[in-house]
Amino acid sequence: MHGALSILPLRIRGLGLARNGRDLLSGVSADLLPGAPSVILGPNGAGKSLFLKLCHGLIAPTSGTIEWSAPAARAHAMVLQRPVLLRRSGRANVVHALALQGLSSTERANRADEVLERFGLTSIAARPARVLSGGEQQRLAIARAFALAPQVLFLDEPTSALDPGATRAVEEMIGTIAREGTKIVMATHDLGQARRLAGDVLFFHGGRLVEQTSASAFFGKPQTDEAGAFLRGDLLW
Ligand SMILES: Nc1ncnc2c1ncn2[C@@H]1O[C@H](COP(=O)(O)OP(=O)(O)OP(=O)(O)O)[C@@H](O)[C@H]1O
Repeated sequence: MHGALSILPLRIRGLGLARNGRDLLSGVSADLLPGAPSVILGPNGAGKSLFLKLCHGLIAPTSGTIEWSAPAARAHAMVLQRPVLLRRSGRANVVHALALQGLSSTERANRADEVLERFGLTSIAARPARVLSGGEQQRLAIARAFALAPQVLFLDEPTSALDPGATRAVEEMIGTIAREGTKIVMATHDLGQARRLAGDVLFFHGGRLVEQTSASAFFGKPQTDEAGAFLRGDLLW
């Protein structure tokens, strides 16, 4: 699917972000490798969203480095926790994103239709995106990002506001995208979801990366007291 050089691994070293004299993230070093989804876990305020935004380049770090293995412009995409959809139809949202990538109008139309059909979104394609349900909006936003054929897709709590049925639909979509070779890096509060999807886990607490390990090791035998407390529901902040 991806003819270009692989942009992975992503090497993150000593990453820090300070605002108003406060360290929001500090000393984060990690490698993101190809393979099953990397899931970012941690309590509220741990720095999960900031980490994703730094990796995607939406904000610049105060310290440290983020190095892709190959030129990565346009090779990674991100869906925000509350996706921003344009005031036009679902299909037009996808077509617009493809236009920004320079595809011809025929290519845009074909790719948009293919992706919408692929994810069972044809029935909502003609409806105004902004009046779709939360679950439909989230699926549309993920489809729009996927249409750009990213090598890496960052997702920030994609199911945080969704009911169980919509959550399942989004998870199925994520599973399909991952199996097709796009690396998913996602934050979630849903531990069941993390167990279902994660290849490895990055556990954040207080702006620090406390553990990065395989999902089976993390859920089977967390290495730190903080991760253990988090999994028991005892770590609030
Ligand atoms: N632009 C900003 N300026 C100052 N502080 C910020 C800014 N953005 C985030 N923060 C703070 O940084 C910390 C980490 O925020 P972040 O959104 O990454 O947490 P999170 O782990 O995603 O939390 P949640 O699970 O609640 O979404 C929080 O204390 C937040 O208030």
